[in-house]
Amino acid sequence: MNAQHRAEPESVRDREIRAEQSHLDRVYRRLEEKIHEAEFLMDDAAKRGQVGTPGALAERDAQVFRAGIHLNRLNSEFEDFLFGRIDLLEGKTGERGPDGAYTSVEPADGAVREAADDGATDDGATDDGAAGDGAAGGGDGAAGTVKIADIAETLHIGRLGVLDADYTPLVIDWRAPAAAPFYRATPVAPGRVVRRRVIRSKGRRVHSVEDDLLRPEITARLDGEALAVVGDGALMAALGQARGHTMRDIVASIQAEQDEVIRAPAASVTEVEGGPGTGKTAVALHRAAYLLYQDRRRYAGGILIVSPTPLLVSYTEGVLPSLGEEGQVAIRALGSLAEETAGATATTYDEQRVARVKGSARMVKVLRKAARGALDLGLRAPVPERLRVVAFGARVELDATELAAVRGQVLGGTAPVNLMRPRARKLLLDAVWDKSGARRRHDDPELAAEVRAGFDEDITGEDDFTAFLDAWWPEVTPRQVLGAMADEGRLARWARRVLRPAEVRTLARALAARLTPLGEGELSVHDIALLDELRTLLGAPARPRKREVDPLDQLTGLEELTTAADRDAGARRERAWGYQGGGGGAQERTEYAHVIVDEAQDLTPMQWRMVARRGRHATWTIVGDPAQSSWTDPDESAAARDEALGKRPRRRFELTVNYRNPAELAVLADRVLALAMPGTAPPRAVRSTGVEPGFSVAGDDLGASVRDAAARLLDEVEGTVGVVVAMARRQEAREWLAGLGERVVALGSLEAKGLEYDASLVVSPAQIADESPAGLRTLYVALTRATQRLEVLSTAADLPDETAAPDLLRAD
Ligand SMILES: Nc1ncnc2c1ncn2[C@@H]1O[C@H](COP(=O)(O)OP(=O)(O)OP(=O)(O)O)[C@@H](O)[C@H]1O
Repeated sequence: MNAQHRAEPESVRDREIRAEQSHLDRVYRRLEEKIHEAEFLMDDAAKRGQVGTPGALAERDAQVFRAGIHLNRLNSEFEDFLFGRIDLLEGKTGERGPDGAYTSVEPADGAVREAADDGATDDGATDDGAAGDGAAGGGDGAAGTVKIADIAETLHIGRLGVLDADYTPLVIDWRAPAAAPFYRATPVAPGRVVRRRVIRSKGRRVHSVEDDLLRPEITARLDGEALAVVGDGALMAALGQARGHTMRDIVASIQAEQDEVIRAPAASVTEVEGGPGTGKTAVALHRAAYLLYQDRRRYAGGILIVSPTPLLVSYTEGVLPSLGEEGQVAIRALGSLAEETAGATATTYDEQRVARVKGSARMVKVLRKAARGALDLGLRAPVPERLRVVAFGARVELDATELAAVRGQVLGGTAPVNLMRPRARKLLLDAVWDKSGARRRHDDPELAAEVRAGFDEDITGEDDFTAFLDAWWPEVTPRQVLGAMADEGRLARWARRVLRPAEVRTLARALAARLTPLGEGELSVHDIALLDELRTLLGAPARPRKREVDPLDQLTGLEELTTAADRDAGARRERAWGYQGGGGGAQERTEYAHVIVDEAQDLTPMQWRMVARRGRHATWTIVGDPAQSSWTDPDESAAARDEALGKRPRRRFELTVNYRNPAELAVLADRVLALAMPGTAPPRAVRSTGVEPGFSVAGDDLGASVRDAAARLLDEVEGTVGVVVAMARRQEAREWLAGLGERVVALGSLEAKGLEYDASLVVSPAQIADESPAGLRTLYVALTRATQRLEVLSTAADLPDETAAPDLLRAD
């Protein structure tokens, strides 16, 4: 920007804020008009009673009602309903899209002109030296000439679209095609965008504006005045803000490479890789909102986001409501994906060596045997050794060998075990029929069939037979099978040639430590995938299917309002069904139209199978970072992922910029990355704070040292502090921090996944790294959580040098 174009800072900034305020006022006036229209319609409908069909009137009432709710939300919930603006050059074609905006991306040939620089190209704005504020233009063209252009179109971008009475767009929905240049334009490829502005408002009041100038070489004019430029850009302002315990949406500052992922076509599989802090989780959430906008009919209520931990679920679940999509997306932790079967959400973690066995794809074979073997265990009642019935006045008996033959015949089928019960009943009756000699007595097939029908009725009518069947082919539950696997000898039989003896022992002991022989007790996160597999092997109880309602089928004249109002209706409906993220209701949906997997690198093979069952006909978005994987056998996991996705084509994206960690902290993490995944390129950190990470060595009382260090960090930052310890220490750590307040939390290293804090304290890197074969990758996660400050506390095991830097993090 040219110095001589600078304006008096207050006046430029204030003038621009005033201009945006008047636009926002206009938007709210328009919304109020719509609500008055809605109220009038409601009144009118009530007065006129029988005009139109009753159904149409009821529908109109419903829409009017929804419009009312919508305005309430606009007033109360959205902090920055209107958050962006782009000023555009004239486009190549004169075509307009459905939202009233011109569609062309490239400027018209004559949009930028060359003119003699006679000093009259600016409005006499004066240079006052204020950083960042001023007017655009005055380029670096040849001496004596400047490039000038007129702004042909100004678009305001917001959370929802609003059209004026004459159908000119007052606000464009951030997901509409016309809003894409707001996110995509860069100084290298600006397209038609001259200035991008982020507007910050609260309620109905505009507080500030931040501009990025994308074509600084042009002297641009808007309504005959030089285009003003305020601030140093919105991204840095957003990144520097203190963090709370919940994630914010990034709708005002989505970057171009992120936007490409968000707007990628829904079809098949979209895979996104990127290092820590590159916005993978943010992008995944915004993509869900985008898909809903694109195809509400298909996706309303039908998007599942799978998250590794309940902590990450509660951290992220506010983002979609802030984007106006409350209740349309189910966000579930891996431990609560099978709530119906498990009866609860699992939050307990197994030791790594136990998790490795439970998560392995080899468990499928073990579970298959266990599901069938459990029939023989007499879980509810002893398994009868003989069947005695009275047929044609005589006693008929099947002995143990004959019963075993029937059982073998039934199990020859592939149906789930519980669903084989009717077949078991049928083959038992066949066996009794044969044994009774009746088959030989009736040559005439028609007569034989009739006699047989009567025979079946007689036998199955006997209480004894029903009692026998209940005991001999009991309905087995997934929990019972899991409980049965806690017996080491039995498990060894079921796992023969699949698990090693040491693995059998590890698994049996871990199960026995928590579960009764009937499977009652607390489940671990990894047990959930086993239960889900068992439910498939045993057979799921029949459930009613949900009928989808498409809100957009009901549109009439309230087009730009009903979209969000319908979301409200949808949210209420979803709540009634118990779909709302995090919690979970009895009517859990089991198949989704789109499945988004966050932190995909961490799914075990068994978890991939569990997730795949929920997206058999779905399209997918998968985000992750192999360098942060805590799973020990990446190849096995990759194979399970390939199996889950089948032959669907894959579209791959990479995110390369780290928006979370300042460069000073990223350098340290990159050293661990080089050890954990040699050759992997780290993401580029965009910020620098000038504050280096701190190192210290714990005294004899580790707890006191942790507490002191955490207290220091609490003084240094405004927002949150995360203290990351090895999993084995997480309970202790909570006690160490007791009483320090809500801004600080203690986390086991695996729980830190995806979260972020203003400051983080990493306790004993060596202990974290030694906890599992994937420990270095887990340490990499721990070191990449902070947005401002990072402190590393070493113990003797860390071999700290004289600067207190632990061996693992030294530069050499
Ligand atoms: N375009 C953006 N504008 C503003 N903030 C952003 C942007 N992109 C990412 N961020 C912020 O950067 C931080 C990291 O984002 P996010 O948690 O989505 O990264 P991630 O790739 O999922 O990280 P990890 O791999 O560590 O889980 C968040 O605070 C997010 O809001």
